[in-house]
Amino acid sequence: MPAVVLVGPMGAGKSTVGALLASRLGLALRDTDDDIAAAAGKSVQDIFVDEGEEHFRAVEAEAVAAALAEHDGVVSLGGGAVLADQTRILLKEHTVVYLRVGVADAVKRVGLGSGRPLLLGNVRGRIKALLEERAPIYESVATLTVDTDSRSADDVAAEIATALTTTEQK
Ligand SMILES: Nc1ncnc2c1ncn2[C@@H]1O[C@H](COP(=O)(O)OP(=O)(O)OP(=O)(O)O)[C@@H](O)[C@H]1O
Ligand SMILES: O=C(O)C1=C[C@@H](O)[C@@H](O)[C@H](O)C1
Ligand SMILES: [Mg+2]
Repeated sequence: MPAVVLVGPMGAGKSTVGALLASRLGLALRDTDDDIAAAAGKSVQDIFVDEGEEHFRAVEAEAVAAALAEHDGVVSLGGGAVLADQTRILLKEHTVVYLRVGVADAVKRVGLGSGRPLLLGNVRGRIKALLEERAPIYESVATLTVDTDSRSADDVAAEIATALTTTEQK
């Protein structure tokens, strides 16, 4: 079972904090976006363009199930992984950290010229809508919420590492 699963929107820092946290804990990181891209032989962005979001979500649900079943380290999920019923049910058995981020920091981090498929056209507006729509879903699956605004990724990783080693986990 993973030591911890990171969830949150694009720009929350799941991949970046995940790598720093894994290194602090002496564990490996598994990032489901990377698993999906490696299996498909193309980027997540290209999968969205070529096969569409519905196909991506189906592949993502299976990639998440595999990572949760197989990986003993840190697992970073894609920003929309929690939209799948199956994933939310599986997450009930896990230690799940929600990396919270506000609109301003998320926009700065993903960049206004973001190539992320769901942000095309209007990065700030799309991020604001996604954060509002999804915040209750992230909160519902999280066992711990960590605010990342105006903090370095390493500071966030340190807080999570301390929380994991000082509280009883699932
Ligand atoms: N706490 C932070 N402070 C400043 N920059 C950060 C922080 N966390 C991440 N970043 C930067 O923000 C960008 C996005 O981070 P990252 O790719 O880790 O986000 P993500 O949550 O994995 O997003 P996605 O859902 O798109 O995979 C990266 O350039 C990263 O270096
Ligand atoms: O928030 C989202 O829906 C996404 C986040 C990324 O991690 C990728 O999984 C993809 O760009 C979709
Ligand atoms: Mg990521």
